[in-house]
Amino acid sequence: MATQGQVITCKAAVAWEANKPLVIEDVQVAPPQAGEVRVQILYTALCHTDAYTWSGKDPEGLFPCILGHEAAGIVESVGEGVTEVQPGDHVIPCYQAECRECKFCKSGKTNLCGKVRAATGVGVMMNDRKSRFSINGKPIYHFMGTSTFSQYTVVHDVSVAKISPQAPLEKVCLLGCGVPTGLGAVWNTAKVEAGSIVAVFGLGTVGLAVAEGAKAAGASRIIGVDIDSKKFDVAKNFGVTEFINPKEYDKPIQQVIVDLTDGGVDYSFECIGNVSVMRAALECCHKGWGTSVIVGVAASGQEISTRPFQLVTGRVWKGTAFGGFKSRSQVPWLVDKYMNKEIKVDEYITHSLTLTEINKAFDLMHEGGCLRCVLSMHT
Ligand SMILES: NC(=O)C1=CN([C@@H]2O[C@H](COP(=O)(O)OP(=O)(O)OC[C@H]3O[C@@H](n4cnc5c(N)ncnc54)[C@H](O)[C@@H]3O)[C@@H](O)[C@H]2O)C=CC1
Ligand SMILES: N[C@@H](CCC(=O)N[C@@H](CSC=O)C(=O)NCC(=O)O)C(=O)O
Ligand SMILES: [Zn+2]
Ligand SMILES: [Zn+2]
Repeated sequence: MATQGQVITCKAAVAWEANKPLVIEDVQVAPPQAGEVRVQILYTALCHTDAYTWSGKDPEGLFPCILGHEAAGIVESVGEGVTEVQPGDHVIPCYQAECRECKFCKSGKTNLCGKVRAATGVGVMMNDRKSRFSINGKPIYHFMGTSTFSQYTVVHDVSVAKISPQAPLEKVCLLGCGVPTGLGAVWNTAKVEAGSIVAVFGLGTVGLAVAEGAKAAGASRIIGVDIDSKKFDVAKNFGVTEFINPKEYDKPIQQVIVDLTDGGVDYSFECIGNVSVMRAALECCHKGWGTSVIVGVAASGQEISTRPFQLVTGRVWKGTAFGGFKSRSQVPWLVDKYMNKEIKVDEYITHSLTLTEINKAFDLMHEGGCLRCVLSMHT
């Protein structure tokens, strides 16, 4: 039955309140308006940023909402003026938009895009500043412009990447966030050179993707830092050459790393979201040139600090969003790289569940053995 132009009622996991279990509800999804695309989500993974917003610590967190931002699906219908995708196209929703027209997109200096960010930050669509999701007339907020914990979602046309129809959606859904973020932090933000010494703080999916990117860039040493020693076995498969558990040392971890590396690392990456670790990651960098990239997302109210002397003496502090990748242009390229076996994706998927099991999937995230859990949305 044709659904174009109709309201679709489907299943979605609704976060009614911070920290309360998600509830699978029948949600009404309105048709896409001008410049919008309605997507049937087939697979979505969970990222720690979903857990972060759900926890209530995200200053932009709004409830009730539909979380989720690492997914893949098929275009169901498009609104007026949408030319770059059509029904049937295989797509990855992109929380980092790319309009190619705004000041940010045209700058050539950043992958951030200003076109829809103001609307996505307050859980609505640009066109009428309203939500396309409702339950019996009550609006439910969007999240990150993606809301992939729903069988159908509506996104802005600047927030959707058309990908190869040959790509397995149950795998490439991961290319919507964590894996590109880690790879891009190394390739685009830090621009790690061959022979560099790299430290990665936090060996979850994002940190392991940093290690994978650093290995591909020819790093000579990749030091993995995690408080869970069980992470090292798996981390070796992603390129980590040495492992440090800060709990096993009396000295500050930055001092341990400086001592092990003749003065510090060339590049470090914080992939946890812990502001004390961000400081350690900066301070373990080599005087004169060491660069530290903040990848982790820290809670509302948290602030970073260090002695300015650390920067005066040549260390550089940077951050990255979606690894600096331009989403619509480069996600299809990442999908092709995966298809050509040039980047890993399958190796990050440790669990597969269904939408109805989403609360169990969130529980799994807190277990050391879980990297990414992929939910099948229609079984
Ligand atoms: N900037 C961006 O565009 C993006 C940022 N993120 C953020 O990146 C961070 C990492 O995400 P995931 O890899 O999915 O998380 P994760 O929770 O799977 O990995 C974090 C790792 O850090 C370790 N850890 C925790 N506390 C530690 C400490 N004090 N010292 C050393 N290790 C510690 C944990 O054992 C775990 O292995 C999160 O904050 C997430 O919100 C995620 C995607 C995109
Ligand atoms: N609302 C959050 C923002 C957290 C954040 O920094 N998000 C990252 C992506 S994290 C993905 O898993 C990002 O891309 N930031 C840039 C942006 O424009 O949001 C907060 O305020 O903490
Ligand atoms: Zn994410
Ligand atoms: Zn733009």
